[in-house]
Amino acid sequence: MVNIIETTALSFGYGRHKKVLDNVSLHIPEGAIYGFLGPNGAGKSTTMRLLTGIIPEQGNAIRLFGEPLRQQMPGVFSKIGSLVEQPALYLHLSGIDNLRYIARLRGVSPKRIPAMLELVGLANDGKRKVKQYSLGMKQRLAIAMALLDEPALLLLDEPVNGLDPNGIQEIRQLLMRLNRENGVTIFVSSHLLPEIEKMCTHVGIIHNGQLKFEGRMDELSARFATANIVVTLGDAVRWAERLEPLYPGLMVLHARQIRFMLPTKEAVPGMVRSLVDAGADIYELRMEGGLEDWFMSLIDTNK
Ligand SMILES: Nc1ncnc2c1ncn2[C@@H]1O[C@H](COP(=O)(O)OP(=O)(O)OP(=O)(O)O)[C@@H](O)[C@H]1O
Repeated sequence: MVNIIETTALSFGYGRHKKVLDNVSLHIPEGAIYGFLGPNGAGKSTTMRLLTGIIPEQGNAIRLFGEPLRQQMPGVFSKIGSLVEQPALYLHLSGIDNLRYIARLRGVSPKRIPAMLELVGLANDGKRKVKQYSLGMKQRLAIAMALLDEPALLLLDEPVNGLDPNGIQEIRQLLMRLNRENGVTIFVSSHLLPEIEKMCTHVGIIHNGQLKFEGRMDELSARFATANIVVTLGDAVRWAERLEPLYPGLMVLHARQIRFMLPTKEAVPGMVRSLVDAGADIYELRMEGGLEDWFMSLIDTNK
Protein backbone atom coordinates (compact mmCIF):
# COMPACT_ATOMS: atom_id res chain seq x y z
CA MET A 1 0.00 0.00 0.00
CA VAL A 2 1.37 3.40 -1.01
CA ASN A 3 1.77 6.04 1.65
CA ILE A 4 0.43 9.33 0.31
CA ILE A 5 2.27 11.18 3.06
CA GLU A 6 5.39 9.82 4.69
CA THR A 7 7.81 11.58 6.99
CA THR A 8 11.04 10.00 8.18
CA ALA A 9 12.28 11.40 11.49
CA LEU A 10 10.93 14.86 10.69
CA SER A 11 12.36 17.48 13.05
CA PHE A 12 11.83 21.21 13.09
CA GLY A 13 12.55 24.28 15.23
CA TYR A 14 11.52 27.89 14.75
CA GLY A 15 14.69 29.98 14.65
CA ARG A 16 17.08 28.98 17.39
CA HIS A 17 14.25 27.86 19.66
CA LYS A 18 13.99 24.29 20.92
CA LYS A 19 12.74 21.59 18.60
CA VAL A 20 9.00 21.84 17.98
CA LEU A 21 9.02 18.52 16.08
CA ASP A 22 11.32 15.76 17.21
CA ASN A 23 11.85 12.75 14.91
CA VAL A 24 8.24 12.46 13.80
CA SER A 25 7.69 9.56 11.38
CA LEU A 26 4.22 9.55 9.87
CA HIS A 27 2.67 7.06 7.46
CA ILE A 28 -0.61 8.07 5.85
CA PRO A 29 -1.85 5.32 3.53
CA GLU A 30 -3.81 6.01 0.38
CA GLY A 31 -7.55 6.09 1.08
CA ALA A 32 -7.18 6.79 4.81
CA ILE A 33 -8.88 9.35 6.97
CA TYR A 34 -5.91 9.93 9.22
CA GLY A 35 -6.48 11.81 12.48
CA PHE A 36 -3.53 13.77 13.79
CA LEU A 37 -4.33 14.13 17.44
CA GLY A 38 -2.63 16.17 20.14
CA PRO A 39 -3.19 18.94 22.67
CA ASN A 40 -2.60 22.63 21.91
CA GLY A 41 1.02 23.36 21.14
CA ALA A 42 1.88 19.72 20.35
CA GLY A 43 3.16 20.54 16.87
CA LYS A 44 0.18 19.76 14.65
CA SER A 45 0.00 23.09 12.84
CA THR A 46 3.76 23.14 12.34
CA THR A 47 3.55 19.70 10.71
CA MET A 48 0.69 20.90 8.48
CA ARG A 49 2.63 24.02 7.47
CA LEU A 50 5.64 21.88 6.55
CA LEU A 51 3.53 19.44 4.52
CA THR A 52 1.91 22.27 2.58
CA GLY A 53 5.17 24.14 1.99
CA ILE A 54 4.03 27.21 3.95
CA ILE A 55 7.29 26.84 5.86
CA PRO A 56 10.26 25.07 4.26
CA GLU A 57 11.48 21.83 5.84
CA GLN A 58 14.95 21.92 7.36
CA GLY A 59 16.01 18.47 6.15
CA ASN A 60 14.69 16.10 3.52
CA ALA A 61 12.24 14.06 5.57
CA ILE A 62 8.92 14.55 3.74
CA ARG A 63 7.64 12.38 0.90
CA LEU A 64 4.32 13.07 -0.78
CA PHE A 65 2.80 10.60 -3.26
CA GLY A 66 5.95 8.48 -2.91
CA GLU A 67 8.44 11.19 -3.94
CA PRO A 68 10.49 13.66 -1.88
CA LEU A 69 8.60 16.92 -1.42
CA ARG A 70 11.69 18.96 -2.29
CA GLN A 71 11.78 17.47 -5.79
CA GLN A 72 8.14 18.26 -6.52
CA MET A 73 7.84 21.86 -5.38
CA PRO A 74 5.57 23.59 -6.21
CA GLY A 75 3.74 21.37 -8.77
CA VAL A 76 2.68 18.78 -6.20
CA PHE A 77 0.44 21.31 -4.47
CA SER A 78 -2.06 21.15 -7.34
CA LYS A 79 -2.82 17.60 -6.11
CA ILE A 80 -3.38 18.79 -2.55
CA GLY A 81 -6.30 20.70 -1.12
CA SER A 82 -5.58 22.34 2.19
CA LEU A 83 -7.17 24.34 4.92
CA VAL A 84 -4.25 25.12 7.16
CA GLU A 85 -4.26 28.84 7.82
CA GLN A 86 -7.44 30.89 8.32
CA PRO A 87 -9.34 30.77 5.02
CA ALA A 88 -9.38 34.15 3.25
CA LEU A 89 -13.07 34.63 2.48
CA TYR A 90 -14.52 37.79 0.99
CA LEU A 91 -17.43 38.43 3.32
CA HIS A 92 -19.18 40.96 1.06
CA LEU A 93 -19.20 38.47 -1.85
CA SER A 94 -21.48 35.46 -2.27
CA GLY A 95 -20.27 31.89 -1.78
CA ILE A 96 -20.35 31.35 -5.55
CA ASP A 97 -18.33 34.51 -6.20
CA ASN A 98 -15.73 33.48 -3.63
CA LEU A 99 -15.38 30.16 -5.45
CA ARG A 100 -15.22 31.90 -8.86
CA TYR A 101 -12.46 34.15 -7.58
CA ILE A 102 -10.41 31.20 -6.30
CA ALA A 103 -10.97 29.27 -9.55
CA ARG A 104 -9.66 32.23 -11.57
CA LEU A 105 -6.70 32.66 -9.23
CA ARG A 106 -5.71 29.01 -9.59
CA GLY A 107 -6.52 28.80 -13.28
CA VAL A 108 -9.11 26.04 -12.88
CA SER A 109 -12.45 25.84 -14.63
CA PRO A 110 -15.42 27.32 -12.75
CA LYS A 111 -17.56 24.46 -14.11
CA ARG A 112 -17.15 22.46 -10.93
CA ILE A 113 -18.50 25.21 -8.67
CA PRO A 114 -22.17 24.05 -8.55
CA ALA A 115 -21.08 20.46 -7.86
CA MET A 116 -18.75 21.65 -5.09
CA LEU A 117 -21.51 23.70 -3.45
CA GLU A 118 -23.77 20.67 -3.61
CA LEU A 119 -21.06 18.46 -2.12
CA VAL A 120 -20.53 20.70 0.91
CA GLY A 121 -24.26 21.22 1.42
CA LEU A 122 -24.37 24.88 0.33
CA ALA A 123 -26.30 24.47 -2.94
CA ASN A 124 -29.14 26.63 -1.62
CA ASP A 125 -26.86 29.26 -0.07
CA GLY A 126 -24.42 29.88 -2.91
CA LYS A 127 -25.93 33.24 -3.81
CA ARG A 128 -26.00 34.54 -0.24
CA LYS A 129 -23.26 36.85 0.98
CA VAL A 130 -20.68 35.05 3.06
CA LYS A 131 -21.11 37.55 5.90
CA GLN A 132 -24.52 35.93 6.45
CA TYR A 133 -22.99 32.46 6.79
CA SER A 134 -22.55 30.65 10.11
CA LEU A 135 -19.04 29.60 11.11
CA GLY A 136 -19.82 26.04 9.99
CA MET A 137 -21.01 27.25 6.57
CA LYS A 138 -17.85 29.33 6.16
CA GLN A 139 -15.79 26.31 7.03
CA ARG A 140 -17.66 24.20 4.46
CA LEU A 141 -17.16 26.91 1.84
CA ALA A 142 -13.43 26.88 2.62
CA ILE A 143 -13.43 23.09 2.14
CA ALA A 144 -15.19 23.58 -1.22
CA MET A 145 -12.36 25.96 -2.18
CA ALA A 146 -9.81 23.34 -1.21
CA LEU A 147 -11.66 20.81 -3.40
CA LEU A 148 -11.86 22.92 -6.59
CA ASP A 149 -8.79 21.30 -8.15
CA GLU A 150 -10.11 17.76 -7.46
CA PRO A 151 -7.24 17.00 -5.08
CA ALA A 152 -6.27 13.43 -4.22
CA LEU A 153 -5.23 14.59 -0.75
CA LEU A 154 -6.90 16.96 1.66
CA LEU A 155 -4.99 18.50 4.60
CA LEU A 156 -7.15 20.12 7.25
CA ASP A 157 -5.86 21.78 10.41
CA GLU A 158 -8.48 21.70 13.19
CA PRO A 159 -11.43 22.09 10.79
CA VAL A 160 -14.05 21.85 13.55
CA ASN A 161 -12.44 24.33 15.94
CA GLY A 162 -15.06 26.72 17.28
CA LEU A 163 -18.02 24.95 15.65
CA ASP A 164 -21.16 23.95 17.55
CA PRO A 165 -22.07 20.23 17.75
CA ASN A 166 -24.26 20.51 14.66
CA GLY A 167 -21.48 22.16 12.65
CA ILE A 168 -19.00 19.55 13.84
CA GLN A 169 -21.30 16.76 12.70
CA GLU A 170 -21.77 18.35 9.26
CA ILE A 171 -18.04 18.62 8.68
CA ARG A 172 -17.53 15.05 9.89
CA GLN A 173 -20.18 13.70 7.52
CA LEU A 174 -18.76 15.74 4.65
CA LEU A 175 -15.25 14.39 5.18
CA MET A 176 -16.47 10.79 5.44
CA ARG A 177 -18.47 11.22 2.22
CA LEU A 178 -15.53 12.76 0.36
CA ASN A 179 -13.36 9.86 1.42
CA ARG A 180 -15.93 7.18 0.58
CA GLU A 181 -17.37 8.55 -2.65
CA ASN A 182 -14.48 10.53 -4.12
CA GLY A 183 -11.61 8.46 -2.75
CA VAL A 184 -9.89 11.50 -1.24
CA THR A 185 -7.20 10.70 1.32
CA ILE A 186 -7.66 13.00 4.31
CA PHE A 187 -5.12 14.14 6.91
CA VAL A 188 -6.98 16.02 9.61
CA SER A 189 -5.72 17.43 12.90
CA SER A 190 -7.72 17.84 16.08
CA HIS A 191 -7.27 18.08 19.82
CA LEU A 192 -10.58 16.25 20.34
CA LEU A 193 -10.28 12.50 20.76
CA PRO A 194 -14.02 11.74 20.33
CA GLU A 195 -14.02 13.49 16.93
CA ILE A 196 -11.04 11.51 15.68
CA GLU A 197 -12.58 8.30 17.05
CA LYS A 198 -15.80 8.88 15.14
CA MET A 199 -14.42 9.44 11.65
CA CYS A 200 -10.83 8.28 11.29
CA THR A 201 -9.46 5.00 9.98
CA HIS A 202 -5.96 5.78 11.25
CA VAL A 203 -4.57 7.90 14.03
CA GLY A 204 -1.27 9.49 15.01
CA ILE A 205 -0.93 10.98 18.48
CA ILE A 206 1.58 13.78 19.01
CA HIS A 207 2.65 15.45 22.21
CA ASN A 208 5.50 17.90 22.78
CA GLY A 209 6.65 17.35 19.21
CA GLN A 210 6.95 13.57 19.60
CA LEU A 211 4.76 10.90 18.05
CA LYS A 212 3.36 8.76 20.88
CA PHE A 213 1.26 6.34 18.84
CA GLU A 214 0.52 5.60 15.22
CA GLY A 215 -1.76 2.91 13.89
CA ARG A 216 -5.21 1.93 12.73
CA MET A 217 -8.09 3.31 14.77
CA ASP A 218 -9.47 -0.21 15.30
CA GLU A 219 -6.10 -1.36 16.69
CA LEU A 220 -6.20 1.47 19.16
CA SER A 221 -9.82 0.80 20.13
CA ALA A 222 -9.16 -2.95 20.50
CA ARG A 223 -6.61 -2.18 23.21
CA PHE A 224 -9.42 -0.69 25.22
CA ALA A 225 -12.14 -3.15 24.35
CA THR A 226 -12.31 -4.50 27.91
CA ALA A 227 -14.47 -2.48 30.24
CA ASN A 228 -13.66 -1.70 33.86
CA ILE A 229 -16.72 -0.46 35.69
CA VAL A 230 -16.66 1.05 39.16
CA VAL A 231 -20.03 0.71 40.88
CA THR A 232 -20.99 2.63 44.02
CA LEU A 233 -23.67 0.67 45.87
CA GLY A 234 -25.07 0.02 49.35
CA ASP A 235 -22.89 -2.71 50.82
CA ALA A 236 -19.90 -3.62 48.68
CA VAL A 237 -18.61 -6.60 50.68
CA ARG A 238 -21.96 -8.41 50.75
CA TRP A 239 -22.57 -7.86 47.04
CA ALA A 240 -19.02 -8.84 46.15
CA GLU A 241 -19.48 -12.23 47.83
CA ARG A 242 -22.70 -12.84 45.90
CA LEU A 243 -21.38 -11.65 42.56
CA GLU A 244 -17.86 -13.09 42.62
CA PRO A 245 -18.89 -16.38 40.91
CA LEU A 246 -20.59 -14.44 38.10
CA TYR A 247 -17.88 -11.83 37.66
CA PRO A 248 -14.46 -13.30 38.43
CA GLY A 249 -11.83 -10.64 39.04
CA LEU A 250 -14.17 -8.15 40.69
CA MET A 251 -12.53 -6.09 43.40
CA VAL A 252 -13.88 -4.30 46.47
CA LEU A 253 -12.37 -0.79 46.34
CA HIS A 254 -13.91 0.33 49.61
CA ALA A 255 -17.04 -0.19 51.71
CA ARG A 256 -19.36 1.13 48.99
CA GLN A 257 -17.44 0.51 45.80
CA ILE A 258 -16.73 -2.52 43.58
CA ARG A 259 -14.75 -2.62 40.36
CA PHE A 260 -16.00 -5.13 37.78
CA MET A 261 -13.81 -6.27 34.90
CA LEU A 262 -16.00 -7.08 31.92
CA PRO A 263 -14.75 -8.57 28.64
CA THR A 264 -16.44 -5.92 26.46
CA LYS A 265 -18.45 -2.72 26.77
CA GLU A 266 -21.43 -4.70 25.46
CA ALA A 267 -21.48 -6.67 28.71
CA VAL A 268 -22.16 -3.52 30.77
CA PRO A 269 -25.99 -3.24 30.40
CA GLY A 270 -26.49 -6.93 31.31
CA MET A 271 -24.35 -6.55 34.41
CA VAL A 272 -26.23 -3.45 35.54
CA ARG A 273 -29.57 -5.17 34.95
CA SER A 274 -28.55 -8.25 36.96
CA LEU A 275 -27.47 -6.04 39.87
CA VAL A 276 -30.73 -4.09 39.87
CA ASP A 277 -32.82 -7.29 39.51
CA ALA A 278 -30.99 -8.76 42.49
CA GLY A 279 -32.01 -5.73 44.56
CA ALA A 280 -28.81 -3.67 44.69
CA ASP A 281 -29.16 0.08 45.29
CA ILE A 282 -26.82 1.68 42.75
CA TYR A 283 -25.67 5.24 43.39
CA GLU A 284 -23.07 5.67 40.67
CA LEU A 285 -21.51 3.85 37.70
CA ARG A 286 -18.22 4.90 36.20
CA MET A 287 -16.20 3.47 33.32
CA GLU A 288 -12.46 3.57 33.86
CA GLY A 289 -9.37 2.81 31.84
CA GLY A 290 -10.88 3.70 28.46
CA LEU A 291 -9.29 5.33 25.47
CA GLU A 292 -9.97 8.79 26.92
CA ASP A 293 -8.10 7.96 30.15
CA TRP A 294 -5.21 6.54 28.18
CA PHE A 295 -5.04 9.62 25.93
CA MET A 296 -5.09 11.93 28.94
CA SER A 297 -2.32 9.96 30.68
CA LEU A 298 -0.29 9.99 27.46
CA ILE A 299 -0.39 13.73 27.15
CA ASP A 300 -0.09 14.39 30.88
CA THR A 301 3.00 16.58 31.09
CA ASN A 302 3.86 15.25 34.54
CA LYS A 303 4.48 11.74 33.21
N1 LIG B 1 5.89 31.07 14.20
C1 LIG B 1 6.33 30.52 15.33
N2 LIG B 1 7.47 30.96 15.93
C2 LIG B 1 7.93 30.40 17.07
N3 LIG B 1 7.31 29.37 17.71
C3 LIG B 1 6.16 28.88 17.17
C4 LIG B 1 5.62 29.43 15.96
N4 LIG B 1 4.48 28.75 15.66
C5 LIG B 1 4.34 27.81 16.64
N5 LIG B 1 5.34 27.90 17.55
C6 LIG B 1 5.54 27.02 18.73
O1 LIG B 1 5.67 25.70 18.28
C7 LIG B 1 5.01 24.78 19.15
C8 LIG B 1 4.05 23.94 18.36
O2 LIG B 1 3.00 24.78 17.88
P1 LIG B 1 1.91 24.29 16.83
O3 LIG B 1 1.09 25.48 16.47
O4 LIG B 1 2.56 23.51 15.75
O5 LIG B 1 1.07 23.29 17.75
P2 LIG B 1 -0.39 22.73 17.55
O6 LIG B 1 -0.35 21.30 17.96
O7 LIG B 1 -0.88 23.01 16.19
O8 LIG B 1 -1.21 23.53 18.60
P3 LIG B 1 -2.41 24.56 18.36
O9 LIG B 1 -3.62 23.71 18.16
O10 LIG B 1 -2.43 25.32 19.65
O11 LIG B 1 -2.02 25.41 17.18
C9 LIG B 1 4.37 25.61 20.23
O12 LIG B 1 5.23 25.59 21.36
C10 LIG B 1 4.31 27.00 19.63
O13 LIG B 1 4.41 27.97 20.64
